[in-house]
Amino acid sequence: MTTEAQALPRPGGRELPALGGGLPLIGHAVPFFRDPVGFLLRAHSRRGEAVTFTLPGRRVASFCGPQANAVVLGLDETDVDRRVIYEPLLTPLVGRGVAFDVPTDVMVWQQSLLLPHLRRDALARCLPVMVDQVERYIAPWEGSGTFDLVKAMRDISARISAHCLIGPRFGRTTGRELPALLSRLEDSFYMSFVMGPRALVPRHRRADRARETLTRAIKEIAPDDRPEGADRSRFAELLRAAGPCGLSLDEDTAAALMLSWLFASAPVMAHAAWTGVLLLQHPQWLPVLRAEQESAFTDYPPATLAPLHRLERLGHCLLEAERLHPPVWLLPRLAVRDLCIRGYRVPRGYLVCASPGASHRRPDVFRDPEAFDPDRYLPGRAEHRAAPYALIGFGGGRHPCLGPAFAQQAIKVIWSVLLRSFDLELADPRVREVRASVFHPPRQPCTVRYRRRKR
Ligand code: HEM
Repeated sequence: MTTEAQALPRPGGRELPALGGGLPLIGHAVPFFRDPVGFLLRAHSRRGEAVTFTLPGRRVASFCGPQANAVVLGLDETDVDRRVIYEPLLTPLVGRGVAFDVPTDVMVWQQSLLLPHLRRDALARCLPVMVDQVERYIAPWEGSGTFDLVKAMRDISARISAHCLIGPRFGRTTGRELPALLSRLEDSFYMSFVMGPRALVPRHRRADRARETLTRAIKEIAPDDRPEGADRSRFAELLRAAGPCGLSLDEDTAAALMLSWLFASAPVMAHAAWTGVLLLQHPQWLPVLRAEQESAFTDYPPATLAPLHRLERLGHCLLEAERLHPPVWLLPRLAVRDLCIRGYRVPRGYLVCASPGASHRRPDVFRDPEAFDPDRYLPGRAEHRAAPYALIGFGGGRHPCLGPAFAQQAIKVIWSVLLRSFDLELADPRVREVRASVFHPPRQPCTVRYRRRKR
């Protein structure tokens, strides 16, 4: 895939097909923010793989489909800037001195400090912790009853991230309030995306308080919070780490970095929730998944990652949830020079976007794209592999997500434990998504009836 060759150094190419119908000043803001993925789908089905439209203060060049995704996600810093997009959204949430608030080499170094916690050996150590967190969460549930699926996924995924990324004491201490605090950060992120970070809205003030609470908790707890078997706490490791040109982290920056890890893992909630909704909307899959578990788990709880990797059909259901409901549904960058992408001229200053949400529903890539069909990932069909960059729920190219293995392991554990423990049924199978939100989770109430299974 010659992505650089396609983003030509000397721009040329055709005019981007324009979407008509925008209003003065606000352009297409109303239909875009009302239903962004639906808007992009309609725009691309009318105009093809490239289309331009207007949002307040910005022209957008939107691209859709595997070939276009490959080019957009392959663009480098001489072509596009991600910092101007993400920095104003993220810094107010996690604090200064981390992520897009520092030069690229420092950001890369800071990201390298997360990597040891996402490696296979670390994930294997996390496995019993993840199982334990789900088991503890469901322990008080009676023989039968109801629960809200979105709340449960928010609670469980936040606890898993807290325990596995920061430490057990932090997980135990903040477990109850963490989901609400993270959701305040998400709300503010979304509001910044729509109205800008400087808008005087209560959601930003609530997020400021949430950030202060979380940072204080990290600084109070994390320094002594030693994961089992470790010599030191992760916080202590961060303070000892040596970066480029003798850089190191002080306590405030180390706390901000840890908070950025927690926020990065926040989309696990929406992915886990949609996986559950889709499974319960298609209950014919439940016996298949339970049978797969029976043969994969010779021991329970599993002692190694191997049985989890044998849960291939559950893995296909996760891929289908990623395809139909990618929590990160837009990947925006700002063109810093005139570009030519897939033969289209993209002027400097345009927002260049790849859209997992729209790309994943292309009928030329995924057969019957609106249908939940985990069989599409079976060897022989493997629609997601027919072209690279067909499935981009975790991004790709120059800046892929660092956490797919962590996220998929957590979600496999959550749904393995729930399916093993309960018969489950959606109270109302018609579940819609929350579009006025950052990760588009299922709308609440999302009530599930449960009955404990006999083991
Ligand atoms: C279902 C869960 C997740 C989804 C859907 C997701 C999705 C994504 C996507 C699409 C990107 C690329 C953004 C872009 O290109 O502009 C990204 C970046 C990133 N993700 Fe995730 N993510 C998830 C979980 C996690 C977890 C658990 C972690 C780590 C604890 C993580 C860490 C990161 C980091 C550090 C980046 C930035 C990479 C870079 O800029 O080089 N993510 N994620």
